[in-house]
Amino acid sequence: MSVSSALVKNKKKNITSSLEVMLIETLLDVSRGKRHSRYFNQTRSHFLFRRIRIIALLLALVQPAWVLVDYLLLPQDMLQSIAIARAGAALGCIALALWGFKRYNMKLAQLRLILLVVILSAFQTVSSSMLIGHGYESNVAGYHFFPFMIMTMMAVFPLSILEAVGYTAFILVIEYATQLVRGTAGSVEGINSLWLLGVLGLIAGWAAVNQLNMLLGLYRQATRDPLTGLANRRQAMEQLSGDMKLMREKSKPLSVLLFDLDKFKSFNDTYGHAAGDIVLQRFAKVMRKFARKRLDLVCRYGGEEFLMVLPGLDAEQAGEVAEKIRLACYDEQVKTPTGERIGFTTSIGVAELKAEDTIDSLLQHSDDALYEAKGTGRDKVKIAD
Ligand SMILES: Nc1nc2c(ncn2[C@@H]2O[C@H](COP(=O)(O)OP(=O)(O)OP(=O)(O)O)[C@@H](O)[C@H]2O)c(=O)[nH]1
Repeated sequence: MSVSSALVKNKKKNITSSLEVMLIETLLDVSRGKRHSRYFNQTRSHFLFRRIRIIALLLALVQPAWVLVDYLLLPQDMLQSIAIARAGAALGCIALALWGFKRYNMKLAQLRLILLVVILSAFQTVSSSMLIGHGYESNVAGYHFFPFMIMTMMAVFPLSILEAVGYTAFILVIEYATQLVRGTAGSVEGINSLWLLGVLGLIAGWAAVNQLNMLLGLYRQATRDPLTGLANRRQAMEQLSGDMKLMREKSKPLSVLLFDLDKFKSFNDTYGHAAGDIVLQRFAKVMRKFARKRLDLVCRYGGEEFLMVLPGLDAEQAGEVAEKIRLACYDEQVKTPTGERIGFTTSIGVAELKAEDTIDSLLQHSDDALYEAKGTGRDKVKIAD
């Protein structure tokens, strides 16, 4: 094989393997919420909260109109009891829409979704048993369509695969229970309904998982630095503000580390901008290694400056983390595009949140400490007074 065809083959292999990695990563990202950062969870919970609220309000609003439709289609002796059931469902939806407590909490967002499905399923079960109790088929006036509507609703929410499967299974169980009451379980009609609901669950679930994937993609684009993959400055400021509030509420400390790579200008001048970029990426990797998963925030603050937020750590503990990162840089050597192997160092300023601090003053203190580290020879950790 010629050298050029070997190179092409190797390139194709690399592209295929990076596509495979991307695909696996995407699949893992959407399979369950455990992999998501708590900041993304906050965004998704608020998203879920708003959609649940809107759907609950819409459903509450259509109930009076639906009573009119019932009037045209249902037998007279059923109208009052079904209208009462509708009023119950509408009240449940209104209560859910008005419940604005902790909108950024993922567990509560999931509970809200469960409650919405439970309210609608309860109405479906109650109305079906009323109709059957009065000797009517539940498919009169389209009541048979109700579980299909609840299943389709899933497509509106950004859900993980696990959540979508749970949602589908729940609706199928309710449908099966209703069929047991109706006496159609196991019949051709009953199996057909379950099958159609299952297929619809697959399509709506696919749409829900796609929504999650899109939301994740947009979230990452808006909040990450493209070169290093770390949080960008805007995102960091938002998260720092949230963390400061949370730590103050819990009476726990919070510290920040501000990093600046040493002599980076001359590094760029000597080895080129591309080599500088490789160093920035490698340094981001070192920072990530020392960050506590799903707890610490690691951000590219701008240029060759980086920021790390350590909730729950005081200045002394944060200083130890900073020292570990400083030392870890000694073990790192990057290969420049021209083949040279070179190392890098960083200076670090540490500041702990004080009672009177704002974001700006906290960052100013870490910047002062960093300035001192630079002024006293670089490759140092300094803790703000
Ligand atoms: N390669 C690369 N360089 C960058 C990037 N962003 C900022 N820089 C460079 O980082 C350098 C920062 O240099 P200075 O602020 O003068 O500081 P320094 O040379 O690191 O010196 P000290 O901070 O005093 O140790 C500049 O030359 C910028 O061009 C980037 O994304 N990639």
